[in-house]
Amino acid sequence: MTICALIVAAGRGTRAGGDLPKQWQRVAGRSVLAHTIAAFRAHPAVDTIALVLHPDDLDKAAPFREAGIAVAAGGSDRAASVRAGLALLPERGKVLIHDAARCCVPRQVISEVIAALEHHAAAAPGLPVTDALWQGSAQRVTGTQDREGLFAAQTPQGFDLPVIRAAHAAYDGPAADDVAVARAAGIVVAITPGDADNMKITTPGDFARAARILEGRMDIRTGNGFDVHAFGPGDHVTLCGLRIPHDQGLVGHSDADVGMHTVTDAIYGALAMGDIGQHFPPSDPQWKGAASEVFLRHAAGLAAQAGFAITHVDCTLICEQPKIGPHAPEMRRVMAGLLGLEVERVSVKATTSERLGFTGRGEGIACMATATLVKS
Ligand SMILES: Nc1ccn([C@@H]2O[C@H](COP(=O)(O)OP(=O)(O)OP(=O)(O)O)[C@@H](O)[C@H]2O)c(=O)n1
Ligand SMILES: C[C@](O)(CO)[C@H](O)COP(=O)(O)O
Repeated sequence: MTICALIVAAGRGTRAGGDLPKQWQRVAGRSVLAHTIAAFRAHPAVDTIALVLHPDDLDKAAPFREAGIAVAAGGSDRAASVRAGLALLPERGKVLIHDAARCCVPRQVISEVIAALEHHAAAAPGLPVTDALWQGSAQRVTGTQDREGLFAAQTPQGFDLPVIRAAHAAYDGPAADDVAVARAAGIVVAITPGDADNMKITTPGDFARAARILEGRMDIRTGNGFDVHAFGPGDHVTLCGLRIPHDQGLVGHSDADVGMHTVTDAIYGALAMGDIGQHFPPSDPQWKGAASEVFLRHAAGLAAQAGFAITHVDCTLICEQPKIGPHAPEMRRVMAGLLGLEVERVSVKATTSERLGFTGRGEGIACMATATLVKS
């Protein structure tokens, strides 16, 4: 069964305030939206992610698209945004429709919805109301409300894709959520366990609460990598994915991209999952001449499978020649694209070794790198 996550992020967050709509504000080191996407990327059962952005935010869509996330422009209310997102998804399968603003969604909440979809066409998390409920007006209690059978509605709300598409097609006007749309079409919706941590950032005080939840769960890892390749005959070197004309080449089993190998090893290091030689043995002929992006993608894939988001990479090339500075911006862009990161999170810099040692004598290029991975 194909499971798609549809994240709606096209609201303006007027109640939350701030200089930017709430999904773009930073909490615990990343944007609210980045946390939300990471939660679904890290879930092993989720196959694809689609995202709905406000039309004014489409200039921010490129890094998501480069990371394989389809992006649509949202509508004037949540239901319209959901409809725009549904149009991106395959005809069949299941969809988990989720608010970008629920950036602390626990893995278990997602898993329970997915499990319920094996037996139901629609399922959504609800948190039983435990506080007493009042009616009030002008700061006075004017009545009480029985809490029996009341739930606070959460997302992700899960559906059979054809079922929710038909329900939205038949629905007119705004809706609080997709459960309301489904119920209007007569669909029975199962309630799965919600979680108090699955709060929606709605008002300014919610940012601090989300930060406390996310920081309390965070597993932050750093890994380092180091690699050396010797110069040999050739007319170019490949560094951090760029082919750079040079009067020598680099010797190696693959394309000898010492920069990308080092970043790859830094990611494996942060995961404590061995090194590049273990995953891609030089004795294996299939990697002869391989483009090193294969290795970097593999390491990034392992990080995602283990529930980690790569949040930063810093790579230092050590050589006298070629000069790296003019190429560094493009190297950053290439590696950021492969890792699904904003370019601001990828650093490529260089140093000489003051003509000392093997790099100083121009016998080869060395590289060191650090990668930071975060699981929240
Ligand atoms: N036209 C809209 C309105 C809302 N949403 C999304 O629906 C989710 C839940 O909505 P809400 O918390 O109400 O967000 P906003 O509409 O942004 O907030 P506000 O009502 O305070 O402006 C959010 O992730 C929001 O981005 C959307 O995609 N398109
Ligand atoms: C979908 C939802 O998150 C369920 O709780 C909610 O209805 C959307 O936000 P709003 O605050 O009701 O606009």
